[in-house]
Amino acid sequence: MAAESSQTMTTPTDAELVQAQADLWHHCLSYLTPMALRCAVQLGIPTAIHRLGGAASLPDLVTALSLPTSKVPFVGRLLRLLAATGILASNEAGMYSLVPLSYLLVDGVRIDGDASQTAFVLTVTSRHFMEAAIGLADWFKNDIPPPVPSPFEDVHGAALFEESMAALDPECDKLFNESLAAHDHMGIGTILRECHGIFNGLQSLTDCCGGDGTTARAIVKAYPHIKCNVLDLSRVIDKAPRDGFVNYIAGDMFHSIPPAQVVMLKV
Ligand SMILES: C[S@@+](CC[C@H](N)C(=O)[O-])C[C@H]1O[C@@H](n2cnc3c(N)ncnc32)[C@H](O)[C@@H]1O
Repeated sequence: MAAESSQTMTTPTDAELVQAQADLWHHCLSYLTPMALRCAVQLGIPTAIHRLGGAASLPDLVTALSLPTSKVPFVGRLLRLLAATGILASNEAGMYSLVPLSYLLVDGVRIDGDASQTAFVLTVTSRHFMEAAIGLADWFKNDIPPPVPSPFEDVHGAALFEESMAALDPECDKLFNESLAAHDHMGIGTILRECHGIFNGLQSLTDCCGGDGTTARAIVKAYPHIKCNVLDLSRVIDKAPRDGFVNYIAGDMFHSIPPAQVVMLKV
């Protein structure tokens, strides 16, 4: 049987082998793209380009970022990788400029609230996330009785956005929460501008897992007649700003969801 199945395997051609090796390299080394993005955020490259008027040369950036001149060639390679992967744009004159993606990484720029997504980049490329990913094979092999911990919990003994994470590493917990807020606060402005028809005729809405209520408050500000509930876990609701726009309810959606004409689940 084994012999039969091995006969059905065709040996790759030379062209396929060359392509396979290129593809393998691509897959193995593609982690360098998020690492370069993380490096760009940590160095403040998008913010520096923005402050230099939206476009900058390699020497401009090295000066603006106060990097040692010995690193100029390496900064050049970093910028070329960022441009090749669409994180920056570049032209033949050697100028690097922002694209919408890198605009989201400029400090202090606000679009509909919290635009900067730097916390998100630093979170998902953090040591904690990387270690969870590297431990994936061990996680699959470990036969742990339910409830099965996530790979993150398995490696760190702490869960994202829970007190265990704050106890393990308060600084990272703060960053992870900033990242969640940055993610949550983006998008509703666009939805209200581009898809306003979906709210027509609506009288009541429950934003299920509504976080700190930013999304629901934006809806109520645009449509003041809509009665809005925001359901989230008590540890989130307890910290939510109270301004009278929406009705906050602490609870677990798997137990009950406050009734309304429409239930929204935005992740
Ligand atoms: C990615 S955030 C989305 C927040 C919000 N919907 C938004 O887009 O702005 C996910 C939210 O789900 C909440 N959550 C997770 N499990 C929940 C549950 N069982 N019941 C209610 N909320 C929950 C979390 O506390 C968190 O605030």
